Amino acid sequence: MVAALLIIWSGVVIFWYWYHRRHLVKLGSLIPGPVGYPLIGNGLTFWGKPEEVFRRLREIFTMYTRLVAIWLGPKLHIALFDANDAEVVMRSKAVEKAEEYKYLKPWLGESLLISTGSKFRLNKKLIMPSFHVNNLKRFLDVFNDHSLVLVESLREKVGEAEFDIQPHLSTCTINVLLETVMGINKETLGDQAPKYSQYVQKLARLAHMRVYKFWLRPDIIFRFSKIKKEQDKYIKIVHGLTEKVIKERKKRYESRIQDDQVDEKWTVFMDSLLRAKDENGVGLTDEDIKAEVMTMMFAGQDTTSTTVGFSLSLLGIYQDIQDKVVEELDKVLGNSNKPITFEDMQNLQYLEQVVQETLRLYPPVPLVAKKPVADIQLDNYTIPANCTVGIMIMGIQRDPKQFPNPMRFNPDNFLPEKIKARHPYSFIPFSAGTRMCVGSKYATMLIKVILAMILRSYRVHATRREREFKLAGQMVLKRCDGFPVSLQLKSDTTSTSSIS
Ligand code: HEM
Repeated sequence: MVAALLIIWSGVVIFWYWYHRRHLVKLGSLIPGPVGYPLIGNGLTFWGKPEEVFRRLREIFTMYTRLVAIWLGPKLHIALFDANDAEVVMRSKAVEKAEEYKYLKPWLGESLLISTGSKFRLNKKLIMPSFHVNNLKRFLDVFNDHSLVLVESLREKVGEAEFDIQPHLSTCTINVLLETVMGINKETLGDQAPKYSQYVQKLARLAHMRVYKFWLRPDIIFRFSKIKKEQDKYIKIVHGLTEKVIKERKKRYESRIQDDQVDEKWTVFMDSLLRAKDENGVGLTDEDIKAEVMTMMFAGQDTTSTTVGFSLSLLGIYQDIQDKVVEELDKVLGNSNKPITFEDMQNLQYLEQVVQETLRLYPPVPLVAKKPVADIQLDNYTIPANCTVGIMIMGIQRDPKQFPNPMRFNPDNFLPEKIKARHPYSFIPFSAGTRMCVGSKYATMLIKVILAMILRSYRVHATRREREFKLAGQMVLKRCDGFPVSLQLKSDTTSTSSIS
């Protein structure tokens, strides 16, 4: 009797499962993609080290130029490589953030990056003013100061063989973020700063692992895994530190309100968040502020430092392009060591093109993931509701239809007339639409200041060509081989060139 009931119950569950998925399976099977195995689908593709997974995925992606369906166990993922299709999906009202973002929740809470619906809309409205350009201008002093420290720290490397510049860049960006987001400087945090940065990177790696080790996706399995234990350990440290800073900052903020001393100049992101109120006087809770602060620390760190790393590697290879950057720097900044002003930034147009071209070829966020809540019609295909759609930023930005000779590093791709002639979704390193990166201006300014400060002092060389870059796509696109460069003092290069 029990056996019969079990069989019937199993039959009902299987029927229910098949019935609810039949639409998704049918539409998914009409989209081209590699053949998978029963139960695991194309899961084996995701087996191994991140750089191997990335290489395998890139091999698959080169075979399907417009879109490809990949099954990770029972879950359908559709990768899009076409700017038109990306626009249709990203502008659709029937699209939410993909479910995979929820794996970041224990760490980042209900922050902008993860939340949806009214929570997202309210928080975005309260947070956006902090990223206004007038606010960002005030951060230029911090950008300059930390870039100068970076330039000094690199002095000992001058004349040496190639070294990995990434740790130096990471220290610089984490210190800038700690100061501009939380208002704490290196002295306050002591040796905790590099550790904080390491914990953030570890948490990002663990969350990413849970995405592609698909068997860890169900909470019931994840709860007992080693990854969960490790995650809890780092979350405790990062949350603890952030909570402590919020408490102190809030106390200071409230006492300044009492003394009527809250002036605009004093603002770091955390202060803007403490101050933010909607028209009914409702502000962000401490939990909201913690979530947003941790998100900025995560979203801003590796993205900016790897962009600087890729730019330096490329300029190290293409000396003629470096010459043009240096020429512009000399013209705009002269021979002085003065800090870079907002006006200077506006005049460093070629440097901006170099940054954009770097972001095109090596976008730090190589894809963003969406979940359609209803079917979305592309011209020949239908994207079924409830799958995960990957907008493949890196693939889209290397599309030869949009960028002739797409693998060539060519900052002239960003001359105004070239930009005008292209599809608006052909260059989307900061995503697009309502979920576009709030930190794009901040990031561009910071990257430009760091690059300008380095290139004002040093000539950069790099021997490893692009085909030798060992790319790995975790949460952020990385080079497993680091960013090896060698440096020569600019004064030495001037005398060398005048001798020759
Ligand atoms: C080169 C540097 C950066 C790049 C390429 C970049 C790229 C992106 C991308 C592609 C997204 C969309 C993510 C998604 O939908 O999954 C995003 C979102 C976000 N980024 Fe950035 N980012 C950068 C720097 C920063 C910085 C410096 C900050 C803050 C200080 C920041 C804060 C955020 C936040 C809060 C979101 C969520 C926005 C929302 O959903 O409304 N980012 N970023």
